[in-house]
Amino acid sequence: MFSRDIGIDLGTANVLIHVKGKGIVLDEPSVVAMDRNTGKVLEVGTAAHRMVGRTPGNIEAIRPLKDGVIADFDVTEAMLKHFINKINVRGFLSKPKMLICCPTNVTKVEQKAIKEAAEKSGGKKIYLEEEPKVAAIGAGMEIFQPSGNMVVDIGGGTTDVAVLSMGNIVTSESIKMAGDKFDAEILQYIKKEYKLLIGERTAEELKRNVATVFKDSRHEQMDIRGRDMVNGLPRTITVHSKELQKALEESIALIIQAAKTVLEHTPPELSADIIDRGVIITGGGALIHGIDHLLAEELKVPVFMSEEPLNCVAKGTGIMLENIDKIDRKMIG
Ligand SMILES: Nc1ncnc2c1ncn2[C@@H]1O[C@H](COP(=O)(O)OP(=O)(O)OP(=O)(O)O)[C@@H](O)[C@H]1O
Repeated sequence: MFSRDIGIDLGTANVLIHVKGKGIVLDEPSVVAMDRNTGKVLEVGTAAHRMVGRTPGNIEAIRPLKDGVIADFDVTEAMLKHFINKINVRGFLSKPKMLICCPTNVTKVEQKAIKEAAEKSGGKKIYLEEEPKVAAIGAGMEIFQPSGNMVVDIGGGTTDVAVLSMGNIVTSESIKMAGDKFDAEILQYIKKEYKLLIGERTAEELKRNVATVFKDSRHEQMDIRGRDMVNGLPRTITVHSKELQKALEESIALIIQAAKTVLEHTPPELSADIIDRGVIITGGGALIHGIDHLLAEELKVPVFMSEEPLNCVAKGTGIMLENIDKIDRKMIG
């Protein structure tokens, strides 16, 4: 019977669901709003994200996946179930196969629990897969050939760097430095430099609209508002690209170092392929201005931005599911 298989990118920042034949049907932030007193889930996803930094004392908007690991498993499970139910899996003609991409550092116990949660939500057979591999496939790389492909996947919580050949990871590194840490660095910078407290959302806006990581390549400015740390009153300041480039320098250096380490551990034949084919960057964090130029300069290989960095993993799950019977895979699940 015709079945719509489902791919899920269970990310630190966003959850995306890809349904066979339909494409990406759900794309919502990984946020859950809970009542502190009763522990009851009030809102999930987009509705909960609107509440971040704006909740009264008894309500808490939390990110159950943080820094690339599952910080609160019960809430992650509730969120996963909520999203799967939202796309009405039970209304499908037959139970779908599900391929879930979760953070690189989840434990065996958590993997088992994720599979169980997906099964309870209507999945027939559940597969778990490593994020950089699926991101590479979603970015259009032919990773099943006997040649070297390198991907740098900068998400919200983690950056995964991997060299793949013949369908598997040859060398890789995973560091807890990615898009969300850039926000934290910006927030700290504003605090230190201007004695002004700003919210997470304002920091993210600055990252998207003003920041760059490549020297002298962007010249934007933005007025932002926050609370003065000295007198407690609201205050407006103007922030420029140049200062944010400085503020992000140390964080970006860690990503570059991870990429260099992976290249150093790559067998020479595969290194030669990477010089020819270049490195592909994926993930929402890769949208930070100038990262492609900086990586190309530091790694001395061509660097290409994937077409839709935020959607690569979800798109990759779709491609993998189509070939799941053919692929000789060493899947976690
Ligand atoms: N235009 C943009 N410029 C800079 N950063 C952006 C932009 N758009 C999204 N981001 C950042 O991308 C990050 C989220 O990326 P993504 O959805 O790929 O992460 P994730 O898959 O949920 O995380 P992980 O892979 O760590 O589990 C966030 O930190 C977000 O601020």
